[in-house]
Amino acid sequence: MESVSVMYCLYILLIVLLTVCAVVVLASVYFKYVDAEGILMGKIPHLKGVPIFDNTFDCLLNCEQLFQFIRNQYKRYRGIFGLRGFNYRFVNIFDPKDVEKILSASNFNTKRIPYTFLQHWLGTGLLISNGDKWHERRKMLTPAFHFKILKKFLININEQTEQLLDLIQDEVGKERTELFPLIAKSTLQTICETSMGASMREDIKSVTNKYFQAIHILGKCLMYRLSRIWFYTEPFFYVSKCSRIQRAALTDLHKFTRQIIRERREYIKQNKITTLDDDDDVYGKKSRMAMLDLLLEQEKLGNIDEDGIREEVDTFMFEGHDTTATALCFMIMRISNEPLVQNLIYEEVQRVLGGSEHSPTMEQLGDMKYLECCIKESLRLYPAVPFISRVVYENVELSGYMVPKSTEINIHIFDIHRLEDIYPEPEKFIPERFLPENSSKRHPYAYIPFSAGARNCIGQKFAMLELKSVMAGIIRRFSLEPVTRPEEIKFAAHLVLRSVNPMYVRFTNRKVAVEN
Ligand code: HEM
Repeated sequence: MESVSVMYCLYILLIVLLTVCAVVVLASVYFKYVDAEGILMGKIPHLKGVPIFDNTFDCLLNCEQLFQFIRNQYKRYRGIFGLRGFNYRFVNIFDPKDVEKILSASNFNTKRIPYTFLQHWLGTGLLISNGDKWHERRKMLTPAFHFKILKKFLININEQTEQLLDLIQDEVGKERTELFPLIAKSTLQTICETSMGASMREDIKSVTNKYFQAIHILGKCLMYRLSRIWFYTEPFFYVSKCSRIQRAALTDLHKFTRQIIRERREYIKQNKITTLDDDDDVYGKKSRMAMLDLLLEQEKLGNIDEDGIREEVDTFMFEGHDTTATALCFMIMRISNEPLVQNLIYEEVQRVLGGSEHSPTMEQLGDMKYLECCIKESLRLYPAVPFISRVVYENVELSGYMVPKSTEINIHIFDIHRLEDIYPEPEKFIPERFLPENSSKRHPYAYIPFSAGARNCIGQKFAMLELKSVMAGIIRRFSLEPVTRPEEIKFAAHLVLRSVNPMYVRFTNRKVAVEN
């Protein structure tokens, strides 16, 4: 009797398995040979993959391999190539003309994969939201990055630079200093003290390490999920080990942002601040018209709720510190390997600041044109956001191929910035590429570290200010000596551009170096 029921179970199992296989095969055949979009996709140059599954298993790679995989495919196909698995379609583009077509059109500015995978963390904050919500939030938040506000923020940025310089001073005499931990703490503190108006008391500082760890985990989980299409479906992902790890990391991330919001609410309550006027000085030195204040004010007007504030704080805390930290680390590493460039920056900083010990003003930073070219060149070689994506909801012609609707278009900033016909000897660090006479005729979409079009980076002026203040401060006081070499860098696909191994430099005091 028992063996009959075992047989029966096995029989059912077999039928289920066969049905699943049949569905998989039929779905694959349908999406490739029957579906109009699938047929169009087949005409775009693509990696062959395996029957039925196409490229599903080609991307089962770790973060480093995944980064290299895209570079290899780009070398093979150049202008455009596709990847597919069942009804998921990805078209990778590298031609500035194609990029312009996508980024400049309002009907193509919707985001889907992989941004939706970040929703557990960032909700549908500005980075991820689409349609009316995105429009409203962008309109609401744009004033928080007005020139007048950035001018006020420069005081905090400069203060933070001074604190960073003191920390670097402690590193002088050491064989090498690992850059990321030092720099990321500083940029996180800057975004907290400016846009969030947070005072970074000890209780907040104490959770920052957990915050960094959690972001690292989130980056790995994102890439893990992106490379496994069966995890694109939420319930399948939910039961995975990766999702459990991600949920634990999210607890730390949200704890940190909730603390920032709570602190600001208390500050406003205790100081009985009722109106948040841009020109009002009631905030005192540490808290000028923060972005968070703007959100709290909008909450009173009923334009945003508690969850909405949390998702924007999460978005800006992440975007506002990890990108700038990444940009600074790669730039410091690279400049340490470019002694001539370093000297020219030093000379310019001395010339503009006239040898004074004061922090630079907005105007003085504006006068540091060579430093600006160096930052641009560094962002060319090391774009903190190496790729972005959009989904198209109508067919669009790119590089002579009809890309079907409902396809993700991946724009590889990293490779676009290395196009040889636009940037001869692309791996060389040549800041002069960005002098007006050398760049005015360049295709505007051939250089897009902050993306372009309506959904460009809202914080780009803030970022440039911070990069300039920090780099001018460091080069003014220290000599950078090479430890990590650019050719040793192995990149990894992550939330932002990462180096697989830590990057190091050696700091020495500039004055001492000159006297010797
Ligand atoms: C070197 C530093 C930075 C780089 C390279 C950078 C780059 C980018 C890029 C490429 C995008 C487009 C993303 C996409 O389309 O998926 C973007 C968007 C964004 N960035 Fe930045 N960013 C930097 C600094 C900042 C800072 C300092 C902030 C905030 C203070 C910020 C906030 C944002 C936000 C909120 C968005 C989404 C904008 C939208 O969709 O409307 N970024 N950034």
